This record gives sequence, C-alpha cells and structure tokens, in this order.
Amino acid sequence: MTDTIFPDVPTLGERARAALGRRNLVFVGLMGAGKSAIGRMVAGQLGLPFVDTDVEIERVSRMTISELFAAYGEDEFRALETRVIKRLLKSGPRVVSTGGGAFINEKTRRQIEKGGISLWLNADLDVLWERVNKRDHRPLLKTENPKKTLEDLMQKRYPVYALADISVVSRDVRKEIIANEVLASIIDYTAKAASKND
Ligand SMILES: Nc1ncnc2c1ncn2[C@@H]1O[C@H](COP(=O)(O)OP(=O)(O)OP(=O)(O)O)[C@@H](O)[C@H]1O
Ligand SMILES: O=C(O)C1=C[C@@H](O)[C@@H](O)[C@H](O)C1
Ligand SMILES: [Mg+2]
Repeated sequence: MTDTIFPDVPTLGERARAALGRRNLVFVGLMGAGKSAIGRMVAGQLGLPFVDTDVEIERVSRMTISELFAAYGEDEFRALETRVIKRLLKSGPRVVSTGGGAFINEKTRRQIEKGGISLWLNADLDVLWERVNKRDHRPLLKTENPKKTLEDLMQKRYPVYALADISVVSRDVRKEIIANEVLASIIDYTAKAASKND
C-alpha cells in the first residue's frame, strides 16, 4: 500500500501573512467594535506580535486612560497616542489595535496610512451598545446618556473610518468568523491593489 501524499496547502493565516509582507495591520473603529478581541485573534493566525495602543499608553504612562483624561485632558491624551502609534508602527510588522479616536486624529491617520494597512471594524449601534454598556471605564461614555453619545460619535466618525483601506462588518457572530473574514479581506485587498499597479 502506498502512502497518500497531501500537498502542503497554506492556511488562510499563512496566505494573509504573505499578502501583508512588511506592513503592519492596523485595526480602527469605535469602542466595542472588537479591535482588541479580533486583533489579538488575527495576530495569532498571522503569527505576528499583537499590541493594543490603549494598553501600551497605559503601560508607558503608568496611568489608566481615565486617569490620563482626568489629569491632562483629551488633547494631551491624543498627543501621547500619536507618539506611541508612530513608534509602534516603525518597529513592525505587527498587528496594532488602536483606541477608538486614533484614526480620527489627522496626524495619527497619516501615520497609519504610511505604516500599514488600515482595517475598520464597522458595527451598528445596537452591537456596540450591547458590548460597551457592561463596563464603565471609557471616559468619553461617562455622560448622562451614553447610548446617545455613542450614536453621536458614530455620526461624526463613520465617514472618517470609511477612509480605511479595508472594512469588515463586526456583528453578533462568533469571533472566529470575523477573524477569518479579516484574513480573507487582507488577501483580497492586496490582490486588488497589486492588479491596479500592473
Ligand atoms: N464577534 C464578537 N462576538 C462576541 N463578543 C465580541 C465580539 N467581538 C468583540 N466582542 C466582545 O465585545 C467586547 C468589546 O470588544 P473589544 O474590547 O475588542 O472592543 P474594542 O474595539 O477594542 O473597544 P475599545 O475601543 O473600547 O478598546 C469584548 O468583551 C469582546 O470580547
Ligand atoms: O473613542 C475614543 O475616543 C476612545 C476610545 C478608547 O479606546 C480610548 O482610546 C479612549 O477612551 C478614547
Ligand atoms: Mg480595545
């Protein structure tokens, strides 16, 4: 009896990793979209290091995001966020999950455009609300009506997130499904970009 030899078929993660090359993959989107959860999972499948900019900011400042907002205000927080993201993108490739406001800041957005492929996790209000209302550590949502605040942020920010290279709809399905859609969309995006340059 002869052994059956199976050809080495690359996994979805391996194909997406090859497509990404030396670029970083940068998750953008509103609070609760799944940037941290999906970002970490995708990084595992790509075999790349993962970093969450909110966590990195808290590490370098030795303060929580809420403490930073309270002590220095949002503008100072944004300046720190820009510096941290610039440094992280320089030493990639890696998967970077950004804080919800990072891509809205023009300076940070330009850095992301230069340093990698941006991916917007686009979720509707009910999905976001269902996920964020369980915890109260997000300073921008400490308002009288946080759901309305979230809705206002969507109105303002969605046209800017839409500038990202890739969009994936983040919805109420298993995280693995979203992660696989992310990997497939990287392969698709890079193939289209390459054929445009032919
Ligand atoms: N597809 C999914 N199904 C179920 N739960 C999910 C899914 N995606 C994310 N979540 C959960 O929703 C919550 C918010 O997700 P996550 O913290 O990744 O969002 P985020 O975009 O990083 O938000 P922030 O900008 O506030 O950091 C987490 O508890 C996460 O596990
Ligand atoms: O949407 C935002 O502007 C923010 C989202 C969080 O990830 C944190 O970066 C911070 O709370 C600000
Ligand atoms: Mg996060």
